[in-house]
Amino acid sequence: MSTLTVQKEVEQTEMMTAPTLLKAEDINIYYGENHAVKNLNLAVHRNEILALIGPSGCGKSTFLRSINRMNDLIPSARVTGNMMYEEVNLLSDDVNVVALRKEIGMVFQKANPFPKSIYDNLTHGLRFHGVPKKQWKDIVEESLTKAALWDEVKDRLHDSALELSGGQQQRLCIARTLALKPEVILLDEPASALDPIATAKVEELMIELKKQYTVVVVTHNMQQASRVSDRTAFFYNGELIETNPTEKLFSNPDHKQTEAYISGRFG
Ligand SMILES: Nc1ncnc2c1ncn2[C@@H]1O[C@H](COP(=O)(O)OP(=O)(O)OP(=O)(O)O)[C@@H](O)[C@H]1O
Repeated sequence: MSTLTVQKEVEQTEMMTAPTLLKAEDINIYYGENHAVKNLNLAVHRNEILALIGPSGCGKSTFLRSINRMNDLIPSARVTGNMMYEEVNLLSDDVNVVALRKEIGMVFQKANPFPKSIYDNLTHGLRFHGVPKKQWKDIVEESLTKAALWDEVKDRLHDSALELSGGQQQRLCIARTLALKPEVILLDEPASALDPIATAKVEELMIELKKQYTVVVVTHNMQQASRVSDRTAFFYNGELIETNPTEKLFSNPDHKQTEAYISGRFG
């Protein structure tokens, strides 16, 4: 954690026992006058898959991006509140944002491999973060294996990543994130551009990743949320309406709005 902040010290024992890894406290996010996320309080538990669902424009991606400060890149965006990651408020000025995005990695809706070889896609971040070159080969194999892509690409590591299929490219992007050894992986509709077979692979991968990482995934696909996630948070109109174990949220939600959404009555 010392890489994330120059001020705060983390109590290791608490870290190991606390089920809550990340806690959004009174998060408000604005784009200029548009109040996109309103008074949001949400805990993310260690080693869970938390799905964020809700109608288009309800603030899911905006919230997801605030976790690793991707909204900093949007000039009109303003975030208030605390994003507590163990003992550190990720929104504070003294957080090292580069280290933060290594620890809390993100994969986007549209696979975005660099126009380089498969190998170079993975080593790009390692070079940037100063990982010694002699470790690269092992990290490349390990990350591609974890992303369930190794067998498909091991004989073509020096081919262009752009020659991979869409589903393979998305798993490459996940591998690229894993290469940096994150704690948390943020996935923004990672399978929405994929066919059912590639989607199933990404879903299997998510469940596999949970053993080692904490995953927060935005999805429009309610079947996907119910297949992969442990808990689901339902957003509506910038507000978090409810968070519950996935099975409960889809069978017996606490709120009428959730019920209406999951039964297809709006959104
Ligand atoms: N880069 C941006 N600049 C300005 N406004 C934005 C930006 N991104 C999102 N918004 C606005 O913030 C609100 C929430 O959008 P967001 O993309 O977070 O919703 P979402 O629930 O993820 O939607 P979708 O499911 O369609 O991706 C919307 O009103 C949207 O227009």
